[in-house]
Amino acid sequence: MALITLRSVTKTYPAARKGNLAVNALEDISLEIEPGEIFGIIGYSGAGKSTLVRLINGLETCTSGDITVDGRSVSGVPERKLKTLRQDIGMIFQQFNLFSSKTVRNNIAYPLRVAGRSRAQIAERTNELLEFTGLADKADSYPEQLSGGQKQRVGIARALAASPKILLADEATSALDPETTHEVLALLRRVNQELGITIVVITHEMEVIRDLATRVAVMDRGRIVEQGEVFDVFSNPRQDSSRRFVSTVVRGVPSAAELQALRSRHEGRLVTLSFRDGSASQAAVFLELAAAGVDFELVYGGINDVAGRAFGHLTLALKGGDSAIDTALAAAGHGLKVTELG
Ligand SMILES: Nc1ncnc2c1ncn2[C@@H]1O[C@H](COP(=O)(O)OP(=O)(O)OP(=O)(O)O)[C@@H](O)[C@H]1O
Repeated sequence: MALITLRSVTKTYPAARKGNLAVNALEDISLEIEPGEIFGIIGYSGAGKSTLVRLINGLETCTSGDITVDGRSVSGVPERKLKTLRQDIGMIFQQFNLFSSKTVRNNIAYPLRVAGRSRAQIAERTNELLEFTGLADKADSYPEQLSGGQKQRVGIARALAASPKILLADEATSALDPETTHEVLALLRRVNQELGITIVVITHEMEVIRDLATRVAVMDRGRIVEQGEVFDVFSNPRQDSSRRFVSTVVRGVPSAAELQALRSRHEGRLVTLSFRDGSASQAAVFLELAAAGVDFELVYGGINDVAGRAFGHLTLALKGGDSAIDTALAAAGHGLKVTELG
């Protein structure tokens, strides 16, 4: 059974003033997040990601539809019943949201104090988490003495303190530089693999989805426009907004402007070969082209590794007789998509 289920969820914010329109922040959202997975939700600003998070942890109620977390309904549940739900969900944020007047140790201990744990229990769990997140030597430091990456590690330790089943990461690496992002993502992978915690990653950065998530939902203006395995969405995005996100990290078919630049530099036919899983088909193309006496040059594109699987888009400039080129491309065939660039 899915750990988090949303069925036909909508959220409408009433008009702020007379004459304004109501805002449909979420429309007909359905998704299932399985226990133990890392599920990514990607969308531009205003797509509805934060609203979705607030609905999942019960901070707001949906206008219609149904949300369950670990088999319990979240929608329309009284506040006192949400307490147990929230213990199952840890959260981390872009701006870390640490208590500046508390040490690292006391930030991590805070949820345990609120939950009324004994001093011994608090000390034991806090020490465990300081070790797990590599912060033991910073236990008595204050947040202002830490780097961004260290602050987010404190955020993660604090979110894990009450042993949640789910970690919601809301733009958790958006304020960090690429190197630090890498470290924090590595820690999140350990949280998932070693502690078995299900992670929901909300982000506008496709790199984060590529490096962390197993499945992804792409949101656009309050709707999920596409969802699936990360490899499938990266290697074959079906919607415009997914394509835009993928193009931020993958060199695919050249854009119109790029094509113009390529045309000015290269003679002959320009063709993009797209392939997934393995390199047999591209090797076959190169052999067929060489055998047909076609001169070819790789002018754009690359090979990507996502979720341990390869795919790529390689644009070639081909010089030779048209029929020789067509025959060679057709012969190489299997598992390969050929796009002729006009
Ligand atoms: N409390 C609110 N009252 C009215 N409208 C809201 C409220 N919260 C969000 N919205 C609107 O709902 C839509 C979705 O906002 P949301 O913050 O969920 O998007 P987001 O994808 O998280 O964007 P960002 O990354 O910028 O936070 C936006 O049009 C926003 O203006």
